Amino acid sequence: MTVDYSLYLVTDSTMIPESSTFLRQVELAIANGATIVQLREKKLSTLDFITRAQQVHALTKAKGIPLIINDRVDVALAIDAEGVHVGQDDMPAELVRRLIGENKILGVTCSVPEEVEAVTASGIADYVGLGTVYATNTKKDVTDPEGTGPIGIRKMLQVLGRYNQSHEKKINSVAIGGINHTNADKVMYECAVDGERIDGVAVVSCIMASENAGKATSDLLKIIETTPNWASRSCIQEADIGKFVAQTHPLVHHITNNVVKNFSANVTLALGASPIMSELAAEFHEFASDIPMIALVLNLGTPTPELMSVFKTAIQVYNKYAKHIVFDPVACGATQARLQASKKLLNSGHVSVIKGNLGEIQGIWKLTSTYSESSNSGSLMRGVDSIAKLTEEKIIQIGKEVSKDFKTVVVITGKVNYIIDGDKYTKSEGGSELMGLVTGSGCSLGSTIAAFLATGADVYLSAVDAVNLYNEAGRRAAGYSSTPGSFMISFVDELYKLTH
Ligand SMILES: Cc1ncc(COP(=O)(O)OP(=O)(O)O)c(N)n1
Ligand SMILES: Cc1nc(C(=O)O)sc1CCOP(=O)(O)O
Repeated sequence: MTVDYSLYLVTDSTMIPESSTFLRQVELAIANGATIVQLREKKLSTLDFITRAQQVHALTKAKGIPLIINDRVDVALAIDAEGVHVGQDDMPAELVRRLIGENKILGVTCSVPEEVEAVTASGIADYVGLGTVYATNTKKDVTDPEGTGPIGIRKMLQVLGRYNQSHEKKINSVAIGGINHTNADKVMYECAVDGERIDGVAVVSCIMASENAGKATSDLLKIIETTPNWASRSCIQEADIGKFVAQTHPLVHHITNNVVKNFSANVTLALGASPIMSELAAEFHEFASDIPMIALVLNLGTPTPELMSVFKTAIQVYNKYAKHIVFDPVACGATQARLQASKKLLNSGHVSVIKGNLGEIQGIWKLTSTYSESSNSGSLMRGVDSIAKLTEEKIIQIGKEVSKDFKTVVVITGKVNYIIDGDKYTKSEGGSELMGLVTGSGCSLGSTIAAFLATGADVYLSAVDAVNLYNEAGRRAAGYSSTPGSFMISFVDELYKLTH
């Protein structure tokens, strides 16, 4: 039997709205596009479970889609269901397979790569349920209550991909946990690695608890077939993006650290763009929805728990309106707390550019699905400064892995700058040693990239042109200012002259 896993309904009889019934919700979901159904009952007696399973089976059979029974092999056998789903604490998958036979569908829950390793080692499952993607109220006893996010799902997909690439019979996968109409497109897009992607999403509350389960299902089906708006935008073609910035005055919204606010605002103004320094989440919707030319700089320089929530809101709002975000994971290679903060932010949405020094990008690299402890070495940061020493080949490989995993352009700053987009990259040399003596000169490169992105130009071209412009301004300023204070002023002047 060929199974379509794209919209997997997992039932729950405890959340049915008063206006409907359990069977009506399931019937509406099936009529409107659910491609596979799992009956998941935690409190019913065996007799009631069997009766309910027979009723649901009549509905799924009429539509020609499979019915999977959660946990209860006896119920599945009793009603001749098409399959069984088990978790890590349930009957072992090998035993289930022995009982249900070769022709039934067997699904297993996996929350970490090691569990996927075990499933692939035996090769007896037809699919895996990968979760928990995001926090959910539907199931409390999950491995990671905050959600493993697309980052965690991708690590599991690497293991699955290795198996599927070397076996004729594929093990399918669905993501589960906190998936709904606001994030299903993103889950489908982001839960993918080279050669392997999830086959669908499994959902409970967004259909079972809906006042209109039919519409909830058909809408969700459309959403999972859609590419997120931030991944599929058209680009303007500009020969000189810097000049275009000065002509069109885009806005650059900064949520940045206190040390660099003033300098970043001055750099933005020198380019001909307008800075906004706002941490007031209530106004982010107005910025992102009403202003056509705007981009966001997210700088992790001085993070606090309150600021983390502001960052998250900003990412979600800017993603909603498909506006670009430049993420600067300041010192994320230095402490676990900063790396975990970066992980949370990158799990909560998409950023167009990740900009950092080598130590910071090496920190983010640790979050990728291709990273292994053995491929890394040494300490990465001293304070906010990178002390990583790697060959150019290794630096580019790290950048490419980060770029591919997060589907983002990566800018690695240093004596030589690398701008990396998947397999392509550009090196940008120049600048001046004096830039290292001006606080905020690294952070304000983020402002410059954001100003270029806000014009609507291509992300990679914007990043390359912004870095080149920045370096050229540094080189020119150093030509006539040899001490940090005067260099800083000359540098801002040169940015102005190059764009106006
Ligand atoms: C498709 C899918 N994936 C994961 C689960 C969770 O199963 P399990 O870990 O057995 O937890 P319970 O569902 O029994 O609470 C699932 N049911 N379906
Ligand atoms: C049944 C289940 N299993 C999970 C896991 O992580 O294994 S999360 C979950 C509940 C998913 O419900 P909702 O779509 O309402 O968030």
